[in-house]
Amino acid sequence: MASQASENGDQSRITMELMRCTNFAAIKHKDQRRKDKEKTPYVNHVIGVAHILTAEAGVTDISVLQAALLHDTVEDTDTTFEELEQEFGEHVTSIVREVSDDKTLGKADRKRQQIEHAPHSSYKAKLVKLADKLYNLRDLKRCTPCGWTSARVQEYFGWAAQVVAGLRGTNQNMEDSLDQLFKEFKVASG
Ligand SMILES: Nc1nc2c(ncn2[C@@H]2O[C@H](COP(=O)(O)OP(=O)(O)O)[C@@H](OP(=O)(O)OP(=O)(O)O)[C@H]2O)c(=O)[nH]1
Repeated sequence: MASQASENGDQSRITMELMRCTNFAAIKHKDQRRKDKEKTPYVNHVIGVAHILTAEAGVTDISVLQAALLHDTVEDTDTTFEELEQEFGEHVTSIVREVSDDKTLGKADRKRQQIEHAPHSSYKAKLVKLADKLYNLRDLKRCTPCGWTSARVQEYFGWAAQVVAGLRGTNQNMEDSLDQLFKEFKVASG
């Protein structure tokens, strides 16, 4: 009886935390759109990344799902790491920190850093990165962002394959899905 009550309490706490993160991300990304011609709300991306983790990767660790929901808030909005720490704690923030690009760097350096940092990331950060890449590559397959040439799409695939090479051995389902996409787009998957 007591253990059932505590299990129900844990479930409620997890549900509330996930909804708090989803709501925070929706507010922070409210003015941001994806680059597709329908201008899809950007928050679809972060919810989609969390959904890949639960539905395809079998992830139930709440800190990973929270980090997935929050993963672009600092990189793409006015959110600071200090704010995330206050709202969601040091652990979730540390995962978001690991998966955030340093926007003070130029694009080429940011892209190079992702390749270099991938193998040294924590297990939880690797899970979020794999889901992020899987979502973005599927989105590229679904439709080409406004202004992108097919060469740019191909270049993104080639770069993503190099990042994924440093994330391998983390989650077989996501890696298999990524390999399928690399095969379709004729990219060496490393
Ligand atoms: N496929 C796709 N991507 C879109 C779309 N709208 C926005 N993006 C974002 O664009 C980024 C990739 O575009 P790039 O030109 O390579 O990078 P940049 O935006 O940083 O300049 C990704 O963000 P990122 O955080 O830099 O992710 P990542 O490149 O580090 O994986 C992705 O989430 C869309 O409609 N389709």
